[in-house]
Formats: sequence, C-alpha cells, structure tokens
Amino acid sequence: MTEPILIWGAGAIGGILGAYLARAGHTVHMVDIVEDHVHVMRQRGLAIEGPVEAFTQVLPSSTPAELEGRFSRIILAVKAHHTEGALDMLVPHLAPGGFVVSAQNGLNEIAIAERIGPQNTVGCFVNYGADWLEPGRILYGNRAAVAVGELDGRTGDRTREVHALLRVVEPDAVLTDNIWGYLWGKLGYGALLFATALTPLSMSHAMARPEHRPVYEALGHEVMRLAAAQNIRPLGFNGFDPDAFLAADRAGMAASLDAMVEHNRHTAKTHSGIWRDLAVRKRRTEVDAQVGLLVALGQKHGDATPTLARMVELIHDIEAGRRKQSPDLVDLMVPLCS
Ligand SMILES: NC(=O)C1=CN([C@@H]2O[C@H](COP(=O)(O)OP(=O)(O)OC[C@H]3O[C@@H](n4cnc5c(N)ncnc54)[C@H](OP(=O)(O)O)[C@@H]3O)[C@@H](O)[C@H]2O)C=CC1
Ligand SMILES: CC(C)(CO)C(=O)C(=O)O
Repeated sequence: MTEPILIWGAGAIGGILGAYLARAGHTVHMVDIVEDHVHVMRQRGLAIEGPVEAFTQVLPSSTPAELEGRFSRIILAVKAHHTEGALDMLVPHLAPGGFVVSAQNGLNEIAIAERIGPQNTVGCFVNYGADWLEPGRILYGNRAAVAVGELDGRTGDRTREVHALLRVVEPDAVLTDNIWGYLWGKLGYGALLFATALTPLSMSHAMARPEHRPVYEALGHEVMRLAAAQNIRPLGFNGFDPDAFLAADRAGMAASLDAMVEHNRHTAKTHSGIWRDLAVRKRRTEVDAQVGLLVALGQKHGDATPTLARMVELIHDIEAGRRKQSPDLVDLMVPLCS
C-alpha cells in the first residue's frame, strides 16, 4: 500500500489505472469534470469491460470543485489539449514535494514541468487501448506497452514506486532511462493513428491499405526526423520501429506497418481515440497538441513537414464539419509522399 493516489481525468486511461489500483488495495481518488461519471464511479462503481478483464470497482470520486486536500502522487490523464486547464485546477491540490505523472499522449511533461518544476514531474508513456463508453463504463480493448521514467533519465525511489503501481495494471510496464524516447516513438505512431482517423476504417484496415502506405511512411519519417533534430533516440513498441522510419527504409517500414496492423487486429478498441473524438464524441481532437506541435517544431528547425501539415488541415476540416471521414482524404495526401 502506498500513499493516496489522485487520478486527474478518469476517462479511458485514468479510469483503468484507478480501477486496477483500487482493486489491488491502493487508496485511490478519482477526479473528473463529467458529473454523471463521477456519481456512478462512487455509487455503483466503474465497470471495466472487454476482453482483457471485466470487473466493477467502486471508487471515491469528485469533480474538481468538490475535491479537498493535497496529494503527493497525482496521475494526470486528460487529453493533451486539456492539460493546461487541468493544471490550473490540479496545482492547488499538489502537496509540497509531491509529483505529477503524465499518463497521456504528446509531450505534456514539458507543460507540466513548466508549471510545477521538472523535479516534480514524472514522465510516462501508455499504449494500451481503452474507450470511455458512457458514465461509469470503460472498455479495456487490449494490453500494450507502458513505460515510466524521470525526465532526466535518472531512476530513483519514486520512479520505482510508480513503476510498481503501473505493473499492477500492465505487468510488463517498463522502467526506462529514456522516457522521451518512448514519448517520441508514440508521437510517430500517433501520427499514423491520426491518418487512420481521416477514414471510417479501423486502425488495422486503414494501415493495411497498400495505396496509402506511402502516406504512413512519410508521416513516420517526418516525425522521426524531427526527433533526430531534437537529439532524441526514439524507442519502438508494439510494432512501431522508429529506426526504419528514420532511415526511410522501405522494407523496414513495410515490416513495421505490417506489425502494427497485426497488433491492432487483436483489440476490442478497433479505432483510435482520435477517430472516436471525430466520429462518436463529435469534438476536437488532440491534433494541435500533438501534430501541430510537430509542424511548428519543424518550422523552427527549418525542416519542412508537408505530410504532417496537410494532415493537420484535414483533421481540422473534419472537426469543423467541412469534410467527412473518408479514405479519399488519405488519397489527397499521396501526391505529397512520392
Ligand atoms: N484511450 C486510449 O486508448 C489511449 C489514450 N491515450 C492518451 O491518454 C490521454 C487520455 O485519453 P483518454 O483517457 O482516452 O481520454 P478520455 O476523454 O477518455 O478521458 C479524459 C477525461 O478527463 C476529463 N477531463 C477533461 N478536462 C478535465 C479537467 N480539467 N479536469 C478533470 N477532468 C477533465 C474528460 O472529460 P470530457 O470528456 O468532458 O473532456 C474525460 O472524462 C490522452 O492524451 C490520450 O491520447 C494514450 C494511449 C491510449
Ligand atoms: C490506439 C491507441 C490506444 C494506441 O494503440 C491510442 O493511443 C489512441 O487511441 O489514441
């Protein structure tokens, strides 16, 4: 049993973390802005569904306005574009000397460290698949890679403690000295997921389309080139091979795409969170916080990222209702990728 753990953002990722940790006997408190979800979690319990495991866990839960007290261990699991807003609410609840772990996609650790200091920020990478279905119900679609590490790469007591907590959820979670490598690897993989979300197809069907392979290759290559410009050594996981994309090695990229197709064939979460935001939740995606950030970084380095930039425009078009999800949108990117 560790000190109480506050989970800020109790959706797909945070909900699974909270339910598993509480079931294992840890003291967990959930915070979410969705009032109905908070009520169900604390009364009837949070139902984890799907092929990995099914159970229901009652969880102490609050909206941000209801929350009292300070916590030494906080896991942040809101969408990347909600990070700043969540930090406004969260910071008053961080105990002196406490830390925040970012269980998110993107480079949120930078914004968190700017607000609370790098010494109070722990890096984390998550790739398991989950969907928030409705208040009190989360689909756990598949197990996948998870890693934790200090921003400066030095392993200490607290990263060992967070690693032990993550292993309650994902027994193969890794304690790494290169958390930025995982986060950049996920930015590369994430760019491919954004392209799949331009279409109504599942992740595996979209990535398998031979005519769209040049687009996935170009996206992965542009992100890995930026990682190199940032002196990052990206790491692979669940089929994503950063070296193949950096080298634009055709055979390597084909093998990596095949491996990602295979990985995503074995999940009950058939579509990405990005697709879900567009097709089901009808709301903004994390495109600016993830891909837009990369395009801006490319401009800073004088390294053009035409495929990423076009994809941001197309995702914006879908968000604004100017276009509908269709494989035709990936066709529009093919001429950029010869
Ligand atoms: N789902 C997945 O399979 C994976 C997701 N990720 C990443 O994990 C992160 C979390 O994603 P995910 O769990 O899917 O997202 P969800 O939308 O399922 O969960 C986020 C929850 O946080 C709530 N929220 C938003 N703002 C605040 C706030 N200020 N304070 C408290 N709660 C807030 C949201 O409410 P509302 O819905 O009203 O905004 C929502 O209930 C993202 O960066 C995502 O890319 C990474 C790997 C896999
Ligand atoms: C699909 C997944 C789970 C990565 O495997 C993801 O990160 C997302 O939904 O955005």
